[in-house]
Amino acid sequence: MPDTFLNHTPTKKAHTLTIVADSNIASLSDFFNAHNLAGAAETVEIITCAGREITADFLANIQPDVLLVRSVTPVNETLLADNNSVRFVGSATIGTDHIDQAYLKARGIAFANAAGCSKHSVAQYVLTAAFTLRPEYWHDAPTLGIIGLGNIGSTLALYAKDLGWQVLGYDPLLPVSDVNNSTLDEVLQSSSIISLHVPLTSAQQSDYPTEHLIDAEALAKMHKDTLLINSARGAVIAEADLLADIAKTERQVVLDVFEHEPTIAAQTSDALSIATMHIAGYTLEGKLRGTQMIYDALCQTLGLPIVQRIEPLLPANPYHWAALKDAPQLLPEFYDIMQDDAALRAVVTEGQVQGKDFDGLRRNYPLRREWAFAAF
Ligand SMILES: NC(=O)C1=CN([C@@H]2O[C@H](COP(=O)(O)OP(=O)(O)OC[C@H]3O[C@@H](n4cnc5c(N)ncnc54)[C@H](O)[C@@H]3O)[C@@H](O)[C@H]2O)C=CC1
Ligand SMILES: O=C(O)C(=O)[C@H](O)COP(=O)(O)O
Repeated sequence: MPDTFLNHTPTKKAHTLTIVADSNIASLSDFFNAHNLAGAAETVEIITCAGREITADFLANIQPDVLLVRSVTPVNETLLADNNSVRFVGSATIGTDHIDQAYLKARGIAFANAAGCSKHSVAQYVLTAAFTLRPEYWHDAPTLGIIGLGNIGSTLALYAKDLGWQVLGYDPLLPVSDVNNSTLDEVLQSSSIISLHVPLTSAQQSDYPTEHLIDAEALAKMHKDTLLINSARGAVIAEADLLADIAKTERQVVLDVFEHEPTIAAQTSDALSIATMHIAGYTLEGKLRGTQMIYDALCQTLGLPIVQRIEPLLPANPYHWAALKDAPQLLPEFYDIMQDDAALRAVVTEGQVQGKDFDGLRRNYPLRREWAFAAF
């Protein structure tokens, strides 16, 4: 166990590993506990709280060695400038736009996220939204445009190919392939469904920034009947431009993520065909894999064996992709996305979804099961 990892201070018991963690991390105590981390320190202390309550003052009081977060905790200089205890940050999420990785690297703080953990969950969310709005797609194969062909986009392409759909894919940071086969304009102009699977990046972060990638100009290139689905990050779409587009075209739009999250204006949710509370990745499998991946990374950092796996934590899974393809009428039993849509619309008060209510829906969300799938 590298001595440099534990931060010994006069007020802290020697050889104590202190962890601050977002209480929304699934099965936290099954992975992060004194037994599993015994080799790291005589005592393992785990303090949990809501992700939005993890502040610089909170950390100053606790002086943790390890910080485990999800997407709602910005980890940056504001959070850590006055902290000298944190040595490892784990985010049980795919997206890392809430993490200043360059700052962590400059501070010598190890970082790990959960790349790909919920790729099938999000792909299945997209298919559910499309089939719920357009069940004809079970027998009339559409052209699916995918913007971003990483873990989720490429997984969605596998499902689409399995369904016999045509895929138009655009990803300027990957080599041309049978799926990465189009320009952005071709995807925008020739797709009957467009699904966004890009990180949220600014012009300072990428040569191909995604912030407001879908703006008035991009929307004008889409046929008015093109279904647009965003389960990436809200700000990939310019929300004001989207509302103007919907008012003009009556486009069907599905949003799981919102530019001003966790607040959502009723004017926005009212304009959408499906609105859900950032839960596309919220399956038991997706969240457990997220926890597993940051646990594995911390064990590697601490030089510990990995002794906890997700398999013992997963009940039998009755949902199989092959069964759904054979009986599409079962879709609402696999995932009734309109229940999530109704739950979100039910908490609109005073002309908006309040942040605390958005967070409450996510904290109490009954995790779906990810549909089992034979290797594609
Ligand atoms: N709604 C939800 O519950 C969830 C949302 N997400 C979001 O989905 C995003 C994508 O997830 P993954 O596919 O796993 O990430 P990934 O990092 O595996 O793939 C992202 C892909 O986007 C591409 N890309 C970057 N800039 C682009 C641009 N301007 N145009 C087209 N492609 C571009 C990259 O080259 C990369 O291949 C995450 O960054 C996260 O923000 C992820 C999980 C759950
Ligand atoms: O993994 C990601 O990226 C996501 O968008 C997750 O769904 C974020 O979930 P929370 O961290 O906001 O619970």
